[in-house]
Amino acid sequence: MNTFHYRQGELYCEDLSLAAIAQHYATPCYVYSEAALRERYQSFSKALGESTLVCYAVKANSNLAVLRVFAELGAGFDIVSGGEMERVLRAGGSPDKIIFSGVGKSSAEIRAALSAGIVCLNVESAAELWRIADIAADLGLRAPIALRVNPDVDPGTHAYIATGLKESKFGIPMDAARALYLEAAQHPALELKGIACHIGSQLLNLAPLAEAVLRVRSLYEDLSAQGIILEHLDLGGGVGIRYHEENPPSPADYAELLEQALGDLPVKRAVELGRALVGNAGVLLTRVEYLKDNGSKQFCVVDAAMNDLLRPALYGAWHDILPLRQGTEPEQVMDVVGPVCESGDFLAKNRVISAASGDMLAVMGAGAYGFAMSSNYNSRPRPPEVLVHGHQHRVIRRRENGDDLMGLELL
Ligand SMILES: Cc1ncc(COP(=O)(O)O)c(C=O)c1O
Ligand SMILES: N[C@@H](CCCC[NH3+])C(=O)O
Repeated sequence: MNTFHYRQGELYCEDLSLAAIAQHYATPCYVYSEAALRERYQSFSKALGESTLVCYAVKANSNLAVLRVFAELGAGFDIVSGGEMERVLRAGGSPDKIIFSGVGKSSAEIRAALSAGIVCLNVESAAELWRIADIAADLGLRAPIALRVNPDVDPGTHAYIATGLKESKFGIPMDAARALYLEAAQHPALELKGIACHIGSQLLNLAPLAEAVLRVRSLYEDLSAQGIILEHLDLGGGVGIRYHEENPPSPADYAELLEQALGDLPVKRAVELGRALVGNAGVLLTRVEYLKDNGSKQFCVVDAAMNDLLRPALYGAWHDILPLRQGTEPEQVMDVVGPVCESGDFLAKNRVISAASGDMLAVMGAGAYGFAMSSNYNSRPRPPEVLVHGHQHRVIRRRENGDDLMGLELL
C-alpha cells in the first residue's frame, strides 16, 4: 500500500496533501494514516490465521484513537503499565484480550489488572510471581499467568532494544523457569496459561527468533510431559520495518516461521507487534526555520527536535526526510537539527537535502516510538497528532500549550 506518495510534486497521506495539513495544524505535527494502520493489522492477522491472537504493543503509540482503530479490528493488546491498561479499556479494548508484560509491575498495577480480568500476566521473576499469587489470593481470584522466559539468543539489533540475551533485565532463564512452573502449578491462586518470550525489537533477520521459538517449544514439551498443559505460547513482538534500505520480514515470512516451528502443537499463539503495525503509518511534519553555514558544516535547523522524536538521538536511528513540496533548491549535505540545547539534538546527520527557510519536511517512519517517547524537554509543548482517513483529517491529540506545561506544578 502506497500510504505516503507524491502527486504532482506534493507529498500526500492517503488523499490529503501533507502541506495542507501542516498549514492547518502548524508544525511540528504527527500525522497517521488510518488506512495504513488497518492494512498492517489485517495483513498480519490474515497471515497468522485464527490460531494466533495479534496483540498490538501499546507502547509503540498509545494514542486513544489509534487504540480504537485496533480495538475495532478485534486486536488484542500488549500493555506494560496500568496507564496503558486504562487507555486500552477507554478505547474499547476487551480485557479478555489484554496481556500484561514488563519487569516492574507494581502491586497496584497487578491488583488493577486482576480485577479487570485481563487474559494473562507475563511474569518476569520469581519475586513477581509470588507477589501476584498473594494479590490474587487476597482478591479471591486465580491469576492467569505465563512466565516470560529469557532464551539467551542474540537478536542482532541495537543493544538498547535487545531483550532476550542473558545479561538483559528481561525474562527468566530457561532452567529457572522450568523449576518455577513446577512450583507455580502447586499454588491455588495461580492459573498457568502459557509461556511468553520476546527477544528484541526491529528484528530484520528471523533466524534468532526461530531459535527462541524452538527453545520455547522445548520447554512447552517438557512441561506437557510433566502434566502441565499450557494453552498458549506468546512469541512476543519485534518484527522490523523499513526505515531506509532494510529488507524486513513480511507477515508471510513471519507466519511461516511460526507455523513450521509450532504448527503441529495443540496450542494457541499470541504475538505482540508494535513497530510493524504503526511505524510506517506515521510521519512527523516539520518546518525549516533557518539554514546555517558554519564553514565546515551545513545545518538545516527545523522546528521539530529530540523532544518530539528521540530515536535519532537515542539510537542513532535513520529516518528518511522528504520535502512536502518537491522544490528546486540545490541539494546540500546537512545535519537536520532542532532547537533543543543539546548537540545530540538531531533528526539526521550528513543528509543530502534540498531545502530553504520556510520549507516543510516529513520525517518518515515516525508512527512507532515517536510521540510515545516525546517529552517537554526545554519546556517545549508536545506536537498535536492528526489522523487521516481518505479525504478527512481530525486532530486526535491537541497541541500542548503553556497551561499544559505548568498546570501540575505548585509555586
Ligand atoms: C514484551 C514486549 N512485547 C512487544 C514489544 C513490541 O516490540 P515491537 O514494537 O518491536 O514489535 C516489546 C518491545 O520491544 C516488548 O518488550
Ligand atoms: N523505543 C524503541 C523500541 C523499544 C521497544 C520496546 N521494548 C525504538 O524506538 O526503536
